[in-house]
Amino acid sequence: MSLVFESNHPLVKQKVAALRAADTPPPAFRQLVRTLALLLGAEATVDLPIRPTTVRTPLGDAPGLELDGPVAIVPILRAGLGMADGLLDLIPEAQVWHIGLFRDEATLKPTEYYNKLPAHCRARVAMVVDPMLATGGSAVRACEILRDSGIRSIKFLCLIAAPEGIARLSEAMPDVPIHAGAVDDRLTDIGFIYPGLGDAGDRQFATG
Ligand SMILES: O=P(O)(O)OC[C@H]1O[C@H](OP(=O)(O)OP(=O)(O)O)[C@H](O)[C@@H]1O
Ligand SMILES: O=c1cc[nH]c(=O)[nH]1
Ligand SMILES: [Mg+2]
Repeated sequence: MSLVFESNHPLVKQKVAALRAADTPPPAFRQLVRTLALLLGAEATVDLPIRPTTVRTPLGDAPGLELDGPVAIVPILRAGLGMADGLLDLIPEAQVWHIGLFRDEATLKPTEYYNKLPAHCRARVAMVVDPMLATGGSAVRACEILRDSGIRSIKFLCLIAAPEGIARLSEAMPDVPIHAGAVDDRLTDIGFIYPGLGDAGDRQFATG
């Protein structure tokens, strides 16, 4: 069974195209990242654990649903921060667990520099967010950190994925679904996604 879900939502496709454009400035880029994360988040949470509840309306009781247990949003710093904002719009009660990883430009391997997971991790589902799934090294490392902390249910959300990253994450974490806004052609010889959008962190935070 394939656990790779490339969105077919027309608004996702339209916004990914705008995100790619080299002349999209950081303020517009950040807004697109946030809205795309919300749209992908809605698609990725159709199986979120819920339980029945009753709410009191001004007229009487109505049946409803509530989340069955905590949800964690796990942004991979720093580019994942903008996606975390969009997911928080969708699930304001979620916890946010930050993991800092940067990719060494020469080796393309992830280096961990920050970890703000709670002392006792308790989440029914943890949603790892990072705009770019390139070699997959950062995504795999983030999922390993969560697994080592006892988290069983993990989802990975990205805006653009390379086939190489999908293959690596699927092999290392076969039970982690991958939700992507687009799946691109390949990696370049310096590890960038082609055609991609460039450096997602620099484009969000105007550091390019
Ligand atoms: O799949 P990979 O080959 O690991 O590459 C993807 C990683 O690279 C980028 O982060 P970067 O290292 O540029 O850090 P930044 O978010 O601080 O810019 C991106 O946001 C991912 O975290
Ligand atoms: O294309 C890429 C690959 C990794 N990280 C990015 O920000 N962009
Ligand atoms: Mg970067």
